[in-house]
Formats: sequence, C-alpha cells, structure tokens
Amino acid sequence: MSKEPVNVNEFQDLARQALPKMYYDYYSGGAEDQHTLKENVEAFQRILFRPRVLVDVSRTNLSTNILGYSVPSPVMIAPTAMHKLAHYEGEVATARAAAACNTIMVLSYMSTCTVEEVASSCNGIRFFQVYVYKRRDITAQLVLRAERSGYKAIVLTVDAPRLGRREHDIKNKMIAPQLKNFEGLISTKVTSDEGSNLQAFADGTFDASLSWKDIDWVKSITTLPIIIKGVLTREDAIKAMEVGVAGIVVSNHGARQLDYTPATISVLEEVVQAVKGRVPVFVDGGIRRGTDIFKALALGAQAVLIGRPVVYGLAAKGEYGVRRVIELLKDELELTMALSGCPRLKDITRNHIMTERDRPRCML
Ligand SMILES: Cc1cc2nc3c(=O)[nH]c(=O)nc-3n(C[C@H](O)[C@H](O)[C@H](O)COP(=O)(O)O)c2cc1C
Ligand SMILES: CC(C)CC(=O)C(=O)O
Repeated sequence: MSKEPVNVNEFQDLARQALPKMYYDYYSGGAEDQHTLKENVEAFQRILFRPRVLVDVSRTNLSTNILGYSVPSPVMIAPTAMHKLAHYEGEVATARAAAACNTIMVLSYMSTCTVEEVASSCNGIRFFQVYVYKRRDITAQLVLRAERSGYKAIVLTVDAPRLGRREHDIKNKMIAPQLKNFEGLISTKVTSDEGSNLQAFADGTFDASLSWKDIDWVKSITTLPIIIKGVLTREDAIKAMEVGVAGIVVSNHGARQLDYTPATISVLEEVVQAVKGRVPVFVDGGIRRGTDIFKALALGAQAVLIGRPVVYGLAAKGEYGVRRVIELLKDELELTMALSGCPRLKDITRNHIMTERDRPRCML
C-alpha cells in the first residue's frame, strides 16, 4: 500500500507512479503552452481571506441543494473521459465512491463503462455529460439511455467544437480505446498513426456546427434539465439563459481546449453577475483545496466540480482513492468555514475574500 495522502495534490504523484506515461500525460495535460493550466490553480492562490472572528462555529453545516437534490456538500465530480485507463474498474469505482459520499457524479459521454453499468452499480444522483456528434442519432440514443437509466440532468459541453491541441497526446500518439457506450453504433478505432488518435477520433465525430439554435434540438430529445458547461463570458451566460438552460458551469475544460482563456475563478463573478440568481452557476478548473471551494462559493458559485483530482485518486487507490479525494476536500472546506466564521454555506459572502483588485494600494 502506498503512503496515505494528506491532501489531494499528493494523489497526483501517486497517479504518476501508477500510470503508463501516455495515460498520465493525457490526464494531467492541458492545451498548447499550458498557460491556462497553471493559471487555473494559481489564480486561486492570489485570492486571500477576510476571516471573521468570534462567531459560534461549534457546529458547521455544508449541505446544499443542487437542482432540487439535497447534498451534504457543494462538491460534484466533473465529467472526465475513460476511467478504465486509470483503473480497471473504471467509472463504476468512481460512481461507488461518489455514492458513498452522496456526491453527484457527472458521467462523461466518453466513459469506458456504459451508462447502464454505472447506473446499476450503485444508488446515487448522477448527471450525464453530452457531446453532440455529427451523427446526431447517436447522441439522441445515448441521452435516451441515460434518461431511462435514471440520470437526473444533461450536462451539455459546449467548449469543444474541436479538440484542443494537447501536445503530450500528439507526441505520445495517444490511443482512443473502445468506448462501450458506442458499441454497435460507431467505432473508436482510428487508422491515423500520426499524432493523437483521440484527436483524430474527435475530429471525425464531434459536430463543430453545433450552435445556440441547436439547444432546442437537445431539449427535444430529453425531458431532463440541461446544464451548459463551458461558459466563460457574460455574453454567453445571457444567451444560455435566453435558450432556457437549468444551470451554467463556468469552465475552460480544465485548460484542455483554448489556451490563454482566463482562469475560471477569475471570470466566475462576471458570469454570476450576469445571471442574477436566475439559474445556478457552478465552476470547475484548478480546485485542489477546501479553501478554493470556499473562494468559489464566495464569488457566487452554488457548487464546484472536481476533475483531475478524482482521476488521480482513482489511479492511485481505486474507489477508496476517489472517496478520500472527496472527503479531504470536504474536510478542508469545513475547516475553512470554521476558521472564517461561516458555520453554514449561506454565511459565506463576497466580503469573506479579497481578490487582487479589492486590495488597497498600501498592501501591495
Ligand atoms: C482527463 C480529462 C478528461 C476530461 N473529459 C471530459 C469529458 O469527457 N467531458 C467534459 O465535458 N469534460 C471533460 N473534461 C473536463 C472536466 O470536466 C473539467 O472541466 C476539468 O477537468 C476541471 O478542471 P480540473 O481538472 O482542474 O479540476 C476532462 C478533463 C480531464 C482532465
Ligand atoms: C475523449 C475526450 C474528447 C474527452 C475530453 O473531453 C478531454 O479529454 O478533455
């Protein structure tokens, strides 16, 4: 048994040791210069606290409500592809860990276990993430299967008309494994032996024509609420509300798509202000500490999603590792709340943090 991590960052090293280089690079990497990859984490570090003292924090409560579902903490599992490359049990192990923590898991469209396998592996609230394929009938079938299997919302990812340029994957000639969801529908075998096979697969399948008018089509294939994932501007947040989404995820896809987009935490407030409370706003990207979660909530997020740390937990220690990642983040958030004078999530306000812009000159 490898050593027991005391924070989620320590799972990354264990994952690096556990995984073949090609897979570790795929999970950890970002697009091009990986500027945004660094920024997603570092922008959190530039936000400081304004803690309040002498508040009774002998009891804390982290519970919240996400789309009508009551959950014990404002943490969800972001959709990440192909968990069997991290651990032989794949998304089933992740789902069991999520269920054990009563945490909402968003299953990736590009999962290595099927939507039905994950649904039947354990009880739990799950959402299904969707990419729209050129073959729209395939997308419609997958959405129907997810709905029939009890998934509670569709998370439509809109920041990937094409796959970002991930240079590790190009060098490693990253493979695209068979994705069981698509068995009998489409082959993930690509013939290209140049560059990333995953990119070649995405180029052949993802529908780059997808646009705002197509949200009506997505609505027409499901009765589930639709959350849009990948919004970074007030303009798109307003459009998303106009087309009637049930929620917005501020996301730059973990810095894997367009490099030099701002860190998500830097644009969260812009989106929150545009949305004016009409739909919940979620955020992902670079969240590695309970303090990061607190900062996101202070800037108006209803909850956060965690991507890489979950995959690292899975690679390092399977289901147990994912559970520990969720527990560590939740414990850190709880302590942050106590030390900031916020016994409940609704006590967390914008005044509990200061961004670089808020800081008085004399402190620079
Ligand atoms: C290995 C990996 C695979 C991903 N696969 C998907 C995916 O299939 N669908 C999707 O919408 N987002 C995908 N994402 C993006 C995540 O949902 C999320 O936006 C991102 O990981 C958050 O950043 P973090 O990893 O810093 O927490 C993936 C991210 C990673 C790291
Ligand atoms: C298989 C990929 C398209 C999944 C993805 O979204 C990613 O790797 O970021």
